Amino acid sequence: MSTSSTENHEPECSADASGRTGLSAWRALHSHAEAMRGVTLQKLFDADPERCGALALETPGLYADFAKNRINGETLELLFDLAEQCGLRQKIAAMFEGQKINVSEDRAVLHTALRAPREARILVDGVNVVPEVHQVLDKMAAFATNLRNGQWTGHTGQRIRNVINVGIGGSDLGPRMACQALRAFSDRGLRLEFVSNVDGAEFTEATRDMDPAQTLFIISSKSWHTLETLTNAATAREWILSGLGGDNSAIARHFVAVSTNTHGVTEFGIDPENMFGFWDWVGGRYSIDSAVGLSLMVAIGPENFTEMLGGFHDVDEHFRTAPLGRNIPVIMGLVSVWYNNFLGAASQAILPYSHYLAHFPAYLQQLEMESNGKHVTGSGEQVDQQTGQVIWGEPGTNGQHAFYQLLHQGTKLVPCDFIAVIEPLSDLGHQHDLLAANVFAQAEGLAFGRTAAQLREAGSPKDQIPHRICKGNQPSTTLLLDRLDPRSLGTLIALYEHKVFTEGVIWDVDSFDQWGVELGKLLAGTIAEELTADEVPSMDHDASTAELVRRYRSGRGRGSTG
Ligand SMILES: O=P(O)(O)OC[C@H]1O[C@H](O)[C@H](O)[C@@H](O)[C@@H]1O
Repeated sequence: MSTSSTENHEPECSADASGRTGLSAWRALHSHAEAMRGVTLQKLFDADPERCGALALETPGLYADFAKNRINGETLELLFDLAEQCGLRQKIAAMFEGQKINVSEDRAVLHTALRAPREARILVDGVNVVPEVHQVLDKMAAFATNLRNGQWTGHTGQRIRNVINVGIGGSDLGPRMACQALRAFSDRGLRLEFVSNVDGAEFTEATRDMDPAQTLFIISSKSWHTLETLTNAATAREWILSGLGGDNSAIARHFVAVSTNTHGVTEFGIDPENMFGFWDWVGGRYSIDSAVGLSLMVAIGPENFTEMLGGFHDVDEHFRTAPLGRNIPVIMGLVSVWYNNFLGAASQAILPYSHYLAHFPAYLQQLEMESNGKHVTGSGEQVDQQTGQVIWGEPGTNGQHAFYQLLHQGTKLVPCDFIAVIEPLSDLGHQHDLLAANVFAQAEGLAFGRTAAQLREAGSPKDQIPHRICKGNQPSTTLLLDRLDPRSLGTLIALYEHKVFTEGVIWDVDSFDQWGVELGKLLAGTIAEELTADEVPSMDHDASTAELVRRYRSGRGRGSTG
C-alpha cells in the first residue's frame, strides 16, 4: 500500500514546515500509519471486546458504526490533535457566525442559515438573514400548496400535472436526489422530471407524451449564466409557446424561476413575482434547502420540507456543539483524511442499501469533489499533501453483482460507507429483510474476509483455495437509519456536508469555490463557434483537438479542410 507521497499528481512544491505536513500531529499520524500497517480489522476486534461500543455514535434516528475502520483509540486521538492544530473548532464557529470563509470569492458560507429556526439571528454584513430566508420559504410554501391543490392552473385553465426542474450541478443534483429519496412521501398525482444536460435527448425524453397545457417549468440557476440551463430553458419556452398557440402570456403560468439574478430572470421573460430568490452565501452544492429545493417542496409538500430542514438543523447543532470525540461528521471527515492521506486510499465508495437513495452517490460526488478538489490553500499557496476524495457508488444490492469483486479481492484500499435503513417503506417487508441481510453481510465480509482454513473446513477444492480467499481488512462505516423520511434525509445530507467541511479544514483549502469548472466552459465556448461556423475556422488548438473538431465538422456536413 502506498502512502500519499507516492501518488501520481504530486504537488509541485515539497512539504515544508508551514504546510499541513509540518504539523506535529501530521508527522505523528505518519508514524502511526506505519505502525498500523500490519494491524488488521480482525486483530483490532480480537484485541478489544469493547471496540464496537467505543466506536459507535448516535444522533436522533441514526446510528453511526465506525468499528469496522482501521483505527484504534490512538488513531482517533492523533486525528483529534490534527483537527485542533488545524483550528477545526474555530473554523466551525467562523462558518456558523457568517464569517467570510469562502476567501477566494470573499463570501460568507451560510447554508446552515437556510435551516435555522425563524427566531434565530445570523448576521451577514450586519444584517440578520434569517427573516429573508423564512420569507422565501413562505413564498415557496404558498406556491407549492397552490400547485398541489390545483389552484395554480396553466394558461388554458388546466391543472398542472407535470413539473420539470431545469438546472444543472447544484441546481439539479440535490432536488433530483431528494425527490427520488422521498418518493414515498410525494404527491403521486404530480409527475416530476429533471432536465440538466445540454444534450437535447434529456429534454426530448422528459417531455415526450407530456401535454404543455399541464406542464410547469422551474428554471433553476443561481447565476442565470449557465449554458446548459439557459439553453434548455429557451427550448422549454419554445415548447410551451408552440404547444399553446404562441401566446407569450402563457409564460407566466408555465414558468417560475429560482435564482439570485433578478435581471437575468426578467430578461428571460419570467415575472420577478414568480421568482424565488436566494443569496451569494449559499453555494450551489449546498443549496437544496434554499429555493433550489422548490421542485422537492412541490413533490413532498411544505410540511415534509420543513421536517427535512429540521433534520439538517439537528445535525448543524450537533456539529457546532458536540466535542470532537462525539461529533459524527467530524469523525467521518477525519477517518476519511486518515485513509486518503495516511493509508493511501485512492477513492471512497458510497453504498446506500435503499433504492430510494439511488442518486445519493452522484449528489455526494459534487458535494465532495467540487468542494475539496483543490490544489492551493485558502491563501493561494500550493498544498503540500493530497486533497479531495474520489467518490463513487451505486445502491446495494445491485453493486454486489458488479464491482464488489474488486472490493473483496482486489488490491486497492477502498473505504466504504454503507447506508442501511431499518424500517421498510414498502409492503414488501420480507424483501427489505433480505436487503438488510446483504448490507450487514457485505460489511462483515469485507472486514473479516474468508481464510484458507475456513475454506478447507467448508470443503473447497484445494486448487481453488487461493482463488477463493478473501483477505478482508477492507474498512467501512455503516450509517443505520431508523427509517428513510424527510427528517432523516436532512440528517444524512447534513452529516456529509459537515464531513466535507471537516476535510476541507484539514486540507486547508477553500471548500466553497469552484474555479476549476471555468476552464471547460471557456474552451467549450470557443469550440462551439468552431463547430458551427459556416466557414472553416482557423483554429488554435493542439493537434489532437483540432483533428477532432475537423472530423466532427466533416461528419456534420460542414467544411473541414482549409
Ligand atoms: O446554478 P447555476 O448558477 O446555474 O450553476 C450550476 C452549477 O454550475 C457550475 O458550473 C458549478 O460548477 C456548480 O457549482 C453549479 O452548481
